[in-house]
Parts: sequence; structure tokens; C-alpha cells
Amino acid sequence: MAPHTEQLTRPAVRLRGLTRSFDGRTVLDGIDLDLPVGQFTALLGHSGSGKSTLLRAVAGLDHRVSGSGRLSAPERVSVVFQDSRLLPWRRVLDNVLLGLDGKDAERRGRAALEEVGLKGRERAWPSELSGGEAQRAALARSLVREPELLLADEPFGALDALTRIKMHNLLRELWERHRPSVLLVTHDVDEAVVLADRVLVLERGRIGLDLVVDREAGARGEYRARLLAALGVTEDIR
Ligand SMILES: Nc1ncnc2c1ncn2[C@@H]1O[C@H](COP(=O)(O)OP(=O)(O)OP(=O)(O)O)[C@@H](O)[C@H]1O
Repeated sequence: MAPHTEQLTRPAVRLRGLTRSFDGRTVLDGIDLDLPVGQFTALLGHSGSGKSTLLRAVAGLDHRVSGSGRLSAPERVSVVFQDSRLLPWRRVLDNVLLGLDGKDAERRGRAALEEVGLKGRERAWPSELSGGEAQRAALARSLVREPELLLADEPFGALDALTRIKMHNLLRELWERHRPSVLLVTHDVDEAVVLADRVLVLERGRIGLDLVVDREAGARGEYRARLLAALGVTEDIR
């Protein structure tokens, strides 16, 4: 393959035989996975199935964990967690700018805050923000770094239902505008189907289901049913 073509088709993330174990217990059992550049992927699985372990491996945050396999990921990676992880002693804009330098940084930070709907809150302290606002600030902090890959570990897990819906819209909008590759860990089947173009189910250390979601087809109910079945959940509401 010509180098140029290879560059165009190279996935953002490539895992080959990725294995991770804790105290002799295998959590990831030889995962092979490619995430194409710019794809929005959700990762579902039961509690304890290894979703965060996989995300941390891709983020390069698992130095002391035993494992093997090959992994490649882009250079610019941002991670968003369930809690915003804003530093309480720094104002919102300073949190967004943390570790950034260059004379353009402040302008970019302000623009990122405006993009997530926090214009005017630059000088607020994190303690003055609601949970949803804090997650918006965390998204701004990720965005301003112009990540090639955005890793999100249950970023909306602690929010109320209405705020979650707003944040879903925001995340999807931001993704459409910036097109990073996204890997979103969630336990919420509906969130996965609403947001992602591809949904993976982690099961016994492997990718048990790999579902491409056709967002135009309007078949959310069908995707939902397939994912719930893969998770071994039946709905029985009479
Ligand atoms: N640092 C660690 N030390 C020991 N065991 C760990 C460690 N990190 C994860 N584990 C174990 O690995 C398994 C997978 O954990 P992980 O957090 O990846 O699951 P998860 O699918 O993200 O779960 P949840 O949805 O509950 O967050 C669990 O049994 C957990 O106890």
C-alpha cells in the first residue's frame, strides 16, 4: 500500500491481543479491535466486565497493570471521567488552560468554554458550578487540547436525567464539529444508541458484539433490543 493511502486508512486505535489481568484474574482476554479515525464508538458491558480497564489501557494510564498485546493510539488523547476532576483551587478558565502554553491559549480556552455554554463563567470556582456545568467545563478542558481521540468513562453517569439529555446533545454536537475519534464507556444502552455510530459489548474479556448503528434508519428500538439481549437482560414490564 502506498504510504499516503496507508495513512488515510490507518485506524485511530488498534488493539491486538490486548490482555490485562489483576491478581492472576484475566479481565481483558486478547482483544483485537480497530477504531477508525473520527468514529464515535460506545463500549457497553456489565459492571466489572473491564470497560474502564480497556479505556485506561488505551489512555496509557495503566502502567502497573500486568498484561500483554499491542496497542497503538494517537498522540493527542483527552480523557473525561464521571467526575469533572476540576482543581477546586483554580477558577474555571484556569482549569481549562491547565498545562497549556502559548499566547493563543487563553483565547482558545475562552472559545472552548463558549462552545460548551459556559461563556461568562470563566472566573467561577468549580464549587460554584452544578454537576452538569462541571462536566461542561471538563469537556472544554478536553476540547481545547484538540484531541485526536476523546476517551470518556461514564461522563454523564452522575447527572440527572434531563441534564444527561442536554449533555448528550452537546457531546454529539461537539463531535460533529471537531470529529475526534471517540470511545465512550457507558453502562447505559440508550445512551450508547443515541450517541454512537458503533456499539461494542464487552463480555468475558472479549468484544462479544460489535454493532454498527445506522443513525438514519430509525431502528433504535431494534438496536436496543439486540444490545440488551447481548447483555443478557430481558425487559418484562407489564
Ligand atoms: N487496579 C485494580 N486492581 C485490582 N483489580 C482491578 C483494578 N482495576 C480493575 N480491577 C478489576 O477488574 C475488573 C474490571 O474492572 P473495570 O473497572 O474495568 O470494570 P467496568 O466494566 O469498568 O466496571 P463498572 O461498570 O462497574 O465501572 C473488576 O473486577 C475490578 O475489580
